[in-house]
Amino acid sequence: MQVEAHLQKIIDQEGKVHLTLIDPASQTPERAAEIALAAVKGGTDAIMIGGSTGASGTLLDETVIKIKEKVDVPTILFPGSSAGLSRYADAVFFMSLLNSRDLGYVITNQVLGAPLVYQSQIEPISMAYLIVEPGGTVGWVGDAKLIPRKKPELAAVYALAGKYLGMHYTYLEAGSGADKPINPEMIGAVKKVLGENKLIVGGGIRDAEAAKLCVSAGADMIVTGTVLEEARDVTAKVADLVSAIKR
Ligand SMILES: CC(C)=CCC/C(C)=C/CC/C(C)=C/CC/C(C)=C/COP(=O)(O)OP(=O)(O)O
Ligand SMILES: O=P(O)(O)OC[C@@H](O)CO
Ligand SMILES: [Mg+2]
Repeated sequence: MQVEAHLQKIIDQEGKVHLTLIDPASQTPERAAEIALAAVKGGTDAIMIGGSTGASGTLLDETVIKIKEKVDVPTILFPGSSAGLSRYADAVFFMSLLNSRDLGYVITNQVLGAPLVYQSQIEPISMAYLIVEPGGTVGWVGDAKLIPRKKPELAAVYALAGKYLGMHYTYLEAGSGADKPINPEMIGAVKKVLGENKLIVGGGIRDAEAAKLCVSAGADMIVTGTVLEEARDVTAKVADLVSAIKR
């Protein structure tokens, strides 16, 4: 419970959490560690490590190791498959893509990955992963039956089912690089049924205004990946996002 408890403490004390997503396939492990350090200086709370393609093996392990050498915040795996696990990370979003048509993303990758989590010190954080239009690469790879943007009630019933199945977190995903983030109506409808369970929102969040809209609507945590990969000054960009969401 260490990482999950740590994030809960931040929510209790500061209201909201900012997560930085680093894709091991996008840069060298050394550069990934520099980005992570810059993000921590800007006030990010944890580093998520994963990608829908190519985030596995030595590249993944090296990326986790280098990041851990540079920063003290938790490292949380965000695996695209059982190959997205690394024994060097602190925790893993142990997620099921509830709206996938492919059983592989609902349960089989989790079964194949479970022994490594059992044998290592990685903390599993149970999570319902829901992909909403447009869904991006992850929607395609995960064979998701995309939740329409204008159907918040569909997202809410998926989230409720995830909660009743015992999942602690729900992640509403618009897809990496989405043209718009998840809308406030959907975030509000999902948070309403989740109650104290945690809601993560990601995909297409590019600026402080968008981040603020998401948390005001009910997101407990926001994830940014693409804007930080593209930022010239990662520390300043993260600081801007963080100041918009924390109380
Ligand atoms: C819990 C275990 C062992 C596996 C879970 C397996 C599941 C459910 C995967 C869901 C589908 C999937 C492909 C998820 C990938 C998550 C992810 C890292 C997405 C975003 O990464 P980016 O790197 O920003 O996106 P691109 O790769 O599209 O650039
Ligand atoms: O790259 P962005 O658009 O920030 O999306 C982050 C995350 O939700 C992708 O899984
Ligand atoms: Mg990527």
